[in-house]
Amino acid sequence: MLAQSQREHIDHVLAVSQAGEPATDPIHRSWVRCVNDYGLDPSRPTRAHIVEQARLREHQDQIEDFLGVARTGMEQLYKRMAGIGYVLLLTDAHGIAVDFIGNDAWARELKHSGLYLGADWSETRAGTCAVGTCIVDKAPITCHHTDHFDASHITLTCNAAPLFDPTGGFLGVLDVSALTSPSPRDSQHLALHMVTMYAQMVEDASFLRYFRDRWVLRLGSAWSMVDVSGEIMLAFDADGLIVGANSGARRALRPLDGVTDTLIGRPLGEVFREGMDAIWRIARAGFSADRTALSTSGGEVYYGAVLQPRVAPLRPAPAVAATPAAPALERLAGNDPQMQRLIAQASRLVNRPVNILVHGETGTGKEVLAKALHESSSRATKPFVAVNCAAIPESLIESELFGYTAGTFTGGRSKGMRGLIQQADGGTLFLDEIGDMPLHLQTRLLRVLAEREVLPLGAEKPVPVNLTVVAASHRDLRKLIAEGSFREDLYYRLCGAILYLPPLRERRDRDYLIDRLLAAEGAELGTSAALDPAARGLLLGYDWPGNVRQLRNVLRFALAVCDGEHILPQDLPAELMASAPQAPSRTPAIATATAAVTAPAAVTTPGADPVRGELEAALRRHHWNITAAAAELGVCRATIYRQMKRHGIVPPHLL
Ligand SMILES: Nc1ncnc2c1ncn2[C@@H]1O[C@H](COP(=O)(O)OP(=O)(O)OP(=O)(O)O)[C@@H](O)[C@H]1O
Repeated sequence: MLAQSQREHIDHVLAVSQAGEPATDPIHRSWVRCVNDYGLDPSRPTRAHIVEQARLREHQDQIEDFLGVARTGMEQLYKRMAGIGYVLLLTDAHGIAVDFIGNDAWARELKHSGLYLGADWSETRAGTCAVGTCIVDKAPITCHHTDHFDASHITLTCNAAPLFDPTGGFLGVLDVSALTSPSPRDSQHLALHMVTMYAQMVEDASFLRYFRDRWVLRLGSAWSMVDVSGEIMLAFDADGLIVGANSGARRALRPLDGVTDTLIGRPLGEVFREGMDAIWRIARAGFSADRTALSTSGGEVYYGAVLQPRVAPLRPAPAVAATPAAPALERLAGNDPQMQRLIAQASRLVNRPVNILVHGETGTGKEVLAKALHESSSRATKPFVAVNCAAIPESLIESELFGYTAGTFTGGRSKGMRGLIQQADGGTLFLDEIGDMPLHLQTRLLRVLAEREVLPLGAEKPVPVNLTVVAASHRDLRKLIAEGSFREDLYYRLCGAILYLPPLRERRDRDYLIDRLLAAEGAELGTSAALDPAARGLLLGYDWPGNVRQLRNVLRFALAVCDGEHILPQDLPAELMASAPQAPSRTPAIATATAAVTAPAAVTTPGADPVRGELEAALRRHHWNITAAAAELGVCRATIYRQMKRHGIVPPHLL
């Protein structure tokens, strides 16, 4: 027996769908489809259809890799929505609910209404509904009360957002629904926003996992937010070709040229005016350390951060077993007493079953040292897995590190995933920024170190692992222990040995490092240039707050702006020269060099020259985006570069 409200709804649906006018509203368009294309009859309400267990399993199997990732996001979303009466559905591309989180207390009502595992919410079967219509339109949608086609659903409110796989294929729908809700449609505004946001998060988590062995450029319009929410993500290979683009990237960066609508396979450097060099510079500068802005041909400006491939490529096995004079370690330094001591210590630790803690200021080469330890060891052919604890979102770090087992998610459907700890089995796990690891995970990590076994999420039995852990921090872990944010017992487990990397300003092998890095950068840029003695003097006399990383950036910049044969003092950042007169003459060589470089053009006093002032102001206004500054000043980019060089102006990210 139909209620009055249902009868009125049926009349309204019939009137709209038979009006013969083209419907613009997505809900009305769907009503027309239901009647005309699928032959559904609104006057015959149909109960929700739940598919059989065996069929449900088939649907789950199709996307089982995705279910685990999605589940993590669903659980977080549920925590936020459960209190206000919502349940969550994850459907596949056919509209079958392959995962579900709801309140067991209402299980009967939920099942009856189709808000349940196995429900079929395809438009062809259920009529207009959030899931089914979202599948057709591939866009977020609210289907509130009488928006539903079928009169048996008009008490429900549902909000759905589409999910795409890492290569852009349509995967399914994330949906939040409630059995009852206030009548104004506006009441669903926040729910729609939440489900859209979490769909994006789930997609992005799946993207990062899928492309874990690739470089990933994350872009956002706010520099300070890029680390936590890169709206746009592009995965690329070592040749700079795009291999993956998330939904944000597909929306924002297309069409590129009107010829092709796909980003995949295109050189990443072509997408941004600044080219590939700028992106490698961001990658080298480390996570969010670089403020280089990237601009598209459409004039959009973004800030970027580059995630490195998580698993370093395997190196060929060394021809001879590691010896105390391990070459990879030896190459780290020249004739510096502190570094020589460190290398001797490190060589003794190679192949010893101790965990190592590396301390050093940012950019001193902590990861480089960890890799060298690995490559010098008998584990060199096994994986070296680097994890930046500060870079992985807290919500993902547990499953990323520890993995999860088959059956953890959705009634045992997932195949499970080996976490990074297991992936490092037999090799080295490098835990960078260990001071940023959440406390509860420190406890779990302690168990791994103490028992040499890992317990994946959902597992009953731990899995044995054999690995060496090298942890690093530029923060004072003892201070963190005193503040209560770092476990003392974990600290002692990690520091089987502590290696202190000296800051570059204290190293006496700067000469050696300059030559090595110049050769390496030159090889990468396909160029070579000799370092003028005066320029070398400036490099030797500088304080290097950014350590080896900064030195590397400065050399790269110099190689790019020099005449191709010689690097002269004026090819170096102004700051190096500005510091020269005050720099104490550490060695006679530096004093000579300093005296030799009163290069007038390059040592101009900031502000004294109106051209320099105008140029610098324009660059600052455009956050050091050369293209934008060139456009404002009405000159070409090459002119800007020439003027910067002439006036010794260097972007802050290269300092
Ligand atoms: N001994 C070295 N030889 C050549 N390059 C080095 C050396 N040490 C550091 N580098 C370079 O300096 C940069 C920073 O190195 P690395 O990332 O290891 O430093 P870090 O101290 O771990 O940095 P962070 O504090 O950001 O974690 C990299 O580009 C690396 O290649």
